[in-house]
Order: sequence, then C-alpha cells, then structure tokens
Amino acid sequence: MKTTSTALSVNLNKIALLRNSREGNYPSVIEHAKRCIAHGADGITVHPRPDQRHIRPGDCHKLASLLKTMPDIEFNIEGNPFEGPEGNYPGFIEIIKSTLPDQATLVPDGKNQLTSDHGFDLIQEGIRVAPLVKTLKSLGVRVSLFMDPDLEQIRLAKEIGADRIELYTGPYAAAYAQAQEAGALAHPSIEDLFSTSFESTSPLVTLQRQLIAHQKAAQYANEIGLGVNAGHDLNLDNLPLYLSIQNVLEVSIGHALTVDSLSMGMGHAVEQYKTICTPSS
Ligand SMILES: CC(=O)[C@@H](O)[C@H](O)COP(=O)(O)O
Ligand SMILES: NCC(=O)COP(=O)(O)O
Repeated sequence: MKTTSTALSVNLNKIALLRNSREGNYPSVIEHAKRCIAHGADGITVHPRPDQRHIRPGDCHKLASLLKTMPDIEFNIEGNPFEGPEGNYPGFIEIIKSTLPDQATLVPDGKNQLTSDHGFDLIQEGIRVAPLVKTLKSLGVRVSLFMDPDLEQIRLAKEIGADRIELYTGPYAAAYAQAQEAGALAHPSIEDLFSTSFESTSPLVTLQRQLIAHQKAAQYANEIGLGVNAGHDLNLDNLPLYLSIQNVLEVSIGHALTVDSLSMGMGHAVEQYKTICTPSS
C-alpha cells in the first residue's frame, strides 16, 4: 500500500506537438502549464528533441519565466546532453544554463529516436556524463539520470554525482498492458503480484519481474543516497500498481495524460459545437 505521496510533473510535449501542426500558438504550452498547475500538478516537464518536433528552446525560456514566479512548482527539462557530430540535441546544456530549471533529467536518446527507450549505459558513457553532471550541479540545478532498473548502473549514477535517477518505466508499462489485455489482472492484489509464484506462461510473470526489478532498483537507489523519479508510458491504469513501490519522489507523465484529456473532454466539446450548430426552436 502507498504511504508517501509522489509529485506529479506533467509533460507538455504533446501540447507543443499539436501547436506545431499549424502556424501560431494554439494550443499554448504556457496556458496549458497554468491549467495543469491550477488543477494540482506539482511540476512541469518538457523534453526538447533535436528535430524540434514538439518542445522548442523558446518554450523552455517562456516556461522558465512563468515558473520562476511559482516557487512551489518544479520545472524539469529532459534531454540528451551530448552535442556535436554524433548528432544529438545541439544546445541542451545551453538551454539548461539559460533557464536554470529546478531539475535537468539527462536522457541518452539518439538523434532520430521516436521516443526514449532506454536508460544510460554508464559503463560506456560515464566518463562523458560525469563532467556534465558537475557543470549542471554547479549551476544549482538538480541532476537526474534516466536509467534502467539495473543496480550496477545505478551505483555508477551515484558515483558520477547524480542527485536522482529517473527509472525508465516503458517495459513495465508494456508488461502491464499485456497482462491487462490477457485479462490476467482481474484478480491478483498488489500483495499477490509481489509474492505469488505464477506459472511460467502467465503474462503476470513478466509484469512481476518488472515490478520487482523496479522495487529493488528504487530501494537500492535510496540506500546509496539517490532520489528516485520514474516515467514513460505511465497511465491511470498502471500507475497505482507502480506506486506500490515506496519512495518514488516524482512521476512525469505526458502522453497518456494528454490522450486522457482528449477522451475525457471530447464529448463535452462536441456537445458545445452541436449546441451552436442546432437552431434553438
Ligand atoms: C524521458 C522520457 O521518457 C520522456 O521524456 C518521454 O521520452 C517523452 O518524450 P516524447 O514525448 O518525445 O516521446
Ligand atoms: N519522463 C517521462 C515523461 O516526461 C513523460 O513520458 P510519457 O508519459 O509521455 O511517456
């Protein structure tokens, strides 16, 4: 059972994606940030990508100005910190330097990735990541590293100076969806999922493995002094089970939350348009 509360940081990438499909500023990222905050969001996350398909540097600057006026609201900018010919996001560190968000989450995305799909391999990349962590921390920015639930990698995250890790929850979310589709989630309670031995063919086996891996990773991270965030493909269905893991400080959620806003609000919007289209008798 969940006993501590977890901050919700709303990722606004998909609002920017919609805006960028036309000229102009509609929908406005800033107005949606204000709306999310008015409805209880604890923070705002954005993830500028090399192709600028959604969040652009200008969004980061405008959000930084807005959120500086709201000291209780956390601003988290995610992205690939490497620059240069290998083609990752040019200017991520510059964006952080010029916006000074509360938190920078470094993510090892390739240039043409559809979305984030793995954590850092710090055995390979630690030597390049460590000085960036140091630079960002010297600016007073908390540094989180996007990581798989791998204990050795998490140990290295601590060694190179990270303050937090963000556990990559994509495979957990996929395992949850598979178990849900198979109708396997009807009965087990959260306690069952942690403790029961399932048949090897049960779709619950993969979900259980994911859950336990994340639980161990979060516990280990806490033991060595790292804060734990989590994100990617979390949604209203899979979040309660995930948050049975103790001490997850923050979840950042964008894709599903945006889709939920559409499905929860579209019926109401259609009714409003229909009212205008229908002459009153
Ligand atoms: C690091 C992470 O998991 C999120 O930032 C996620 O990648 C969202 O990015 P997109 O909206 O570009 O898919
Ligand atoms: N860090 C994860 C994030 O910001 C949002 O991921 P998603 O909910 O859009 O998959």
